[in-house]
Amino acid sequence: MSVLATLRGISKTFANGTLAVDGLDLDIADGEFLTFLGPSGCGKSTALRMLAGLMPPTSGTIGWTGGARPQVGFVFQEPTLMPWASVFDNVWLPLRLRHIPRRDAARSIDEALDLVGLGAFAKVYPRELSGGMKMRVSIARALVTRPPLLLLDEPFAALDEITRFKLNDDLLALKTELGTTVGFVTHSVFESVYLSTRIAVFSPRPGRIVAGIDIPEPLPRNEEFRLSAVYADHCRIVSAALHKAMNAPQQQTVAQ
Ligand SMILES: Nc1ncnc2c1ncn2[C@@H]1O[C@H](COP(=O)(O)OP(=O)(O)OP(=O)(O)O)[C@@H](O)[C@H]1O
Repeated sequence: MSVLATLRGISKTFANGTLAVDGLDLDIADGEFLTFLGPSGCGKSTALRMLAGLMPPTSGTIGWTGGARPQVGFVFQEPTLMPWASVFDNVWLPLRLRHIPRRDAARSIDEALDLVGLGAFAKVYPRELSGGMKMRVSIARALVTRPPLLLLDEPFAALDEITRFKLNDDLLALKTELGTTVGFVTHSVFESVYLSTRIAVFSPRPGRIVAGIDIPEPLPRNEEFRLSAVYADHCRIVSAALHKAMNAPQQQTVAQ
């Protein structure tokens, strides 16, 4: 696989002195499903946001094959839909921001809604949707420009388990169909193993990558995989790496 992005020495110190991420070195391969796994507050979201270009690193470099950052679709933990706009118009937003008229955008919007199984809900308003459906709209909005890189920041954390499992499957199906490279943030070992081709395990803040674990099982995956001994084995290995990271000596977390 070719390399899509090269992160070298990426650190982030916030204005209040909090050192959130410290010296990330990472190569992201084209087409992989890479998950940042770590305890709450360890800097996973900060790392993802820097990757997306939503905030600059304090130091370090992010290099992109091809020279510039490709188009990125970003999915937040909350669906962040506009309540006054229909599902269709919510998904239109990234195209509208590029001055693409509604009529010209219609085909892309319909396709994105079909991809997430909401083709029949274009005219509905967010208040009429379940939490899982709102998240699907949010994913459709991120995909409507067909970005080669899709980044999701704990998108399913607020959903019930059945809905989360369904969305896990749908995300893997989408990823496989579109060939998108995916960056995903979670603190669930089980979710990370189910979804990922590779897991970057973070230490507690300041976030550093302390282990990179490949999950070389083919995508997409299914319930059979979730119940398999192979899945359980991977979960044990990842869980042990996370525990080791948690018990490592803490760094100084606030710059003096
Ligand atoms: N804008 C900010 N200003 C100051 N500190 C911040 C800011 N954003 C995040 N932090 C701090 O940086 C640290 C890392 O936050 P981040 O959200 O990246 O962690 P996380 O691993 O994604 O956590 P969670 O899983 O709880 O979302 C936390 O201590 C957080 O309080």
